Amino acid sequence: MATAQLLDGKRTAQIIREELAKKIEEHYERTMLRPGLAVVLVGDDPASKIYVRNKHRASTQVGMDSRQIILPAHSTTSQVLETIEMLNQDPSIHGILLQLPVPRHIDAQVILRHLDPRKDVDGLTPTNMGRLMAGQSGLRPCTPLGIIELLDRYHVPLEGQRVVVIGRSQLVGRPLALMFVERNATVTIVHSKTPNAWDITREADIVVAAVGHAHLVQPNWIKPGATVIDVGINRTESGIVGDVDFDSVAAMASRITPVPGGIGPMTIAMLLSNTWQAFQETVGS
Ligand SMILES: NC(=O)C1=CN([C@@H]2O[C@H](COP(=O)(O)OP(=O)(O)OC[C@H]3O[C@@H](n4cnc5c(N)ncnc54)[C@H](OP(=O)(O)O)[C@@H]3O)[C@@H](O)[C@H]2O)C=CC1
Ligand SMILES: Nc1nc(=O)c2c([nH]1)NC[C@@H]1CN(c3ccc(C(=O)N[C@@H](CCC(=O)O)C(=O)O)cc3)C=[N+]21
Repeated sequence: MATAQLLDGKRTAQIIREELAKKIEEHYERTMLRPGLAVVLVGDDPASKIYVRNKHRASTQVGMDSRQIILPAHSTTSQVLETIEMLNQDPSIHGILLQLPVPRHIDAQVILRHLDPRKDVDGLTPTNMGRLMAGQSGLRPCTPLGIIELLDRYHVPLEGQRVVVIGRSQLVGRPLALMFVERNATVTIVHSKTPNAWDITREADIVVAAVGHAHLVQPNWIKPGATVIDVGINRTESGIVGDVDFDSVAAMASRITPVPGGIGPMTIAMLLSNTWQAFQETVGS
């Protein structure tokens, strides 16, 4: 049976990182300035610790100054706010990322409201979400940006295409749907209250799964020849898998992203790219 083309996020992310490293080095030689990224983690969730470490390593590799700030799980919202205020004021920091989720007693929305939108490299402050909603330029959330960037680098057309996004989270599904609309796609969002979601996804030229359920998306969810983007990160006994039943869906699709090696590495590449953008907008090019 025919099998889909692999959209290689790991390799594409590597290319983007090399492009960024060159620009950062060239800028540094002229100005002696480097972009600075601060990643704030509250608590000691093991998966989050790994993500934060990966982000730290990736930013250092491209020549950024990277700072990891790990606050104890029992920190209060106002203690986290103090850290954010300090980073807002710090001229050597151009990007601030609050690793989500935060412990339940902390209000992430309050913290995001206080984050300087110019340093909001995750695109999650009300200001940047509002700009996206209004069709204005601004810092965009990393995972949706990584998805669009990967599709662009593989020359997958978006204009006039039918896109179905599975999931409506603030981090992925909602901003992604708006970004597809911005690119003139026709977009539908399905979620946990959608009956028979497969009847809807089956109409799509591009299906994006951002749910967090291993093997949710089966071949009967997919139109033959569709492009399938798998955002899910699910830990199973056989390692990390996405939301898409990869082998069976790859036989139906024309293009598909793997997990690992798909949208995860693209997300990190876009975090770096957003930090570079935020840096250029403050210090100039
Ligand atoms: N690769 C990467 O870089 C990233 C990966 N992720 C991964 O992507 C996945 C999604 O993340 P995130 O958006 O933050 O998750 P959330 O849990 O915030 O959102 C999940 C969404 O899926 C919907 N949903 C749940 N069950 C179904 C179902 N059976 N059919 C259709 N929709 C359903 C939920 O609906 P409802 O709103 O009704 O509850 C919700 O909108 C996770 O596995 C996460 O680990 C996340 C961020 C980055
Ligand atoms: N404020 C905020 N912004 C985020 O962007 C954010 C977040 N919080 N919270 C958690 C999710 C998850 N996320 C991932 C990033 C990279 C990989 C990644 O690189 N994954 C590798 C595998 C990594 C491994 O092996 O563990 C891959 O898919 O190839 C995965 C998941 C960003 N998130």
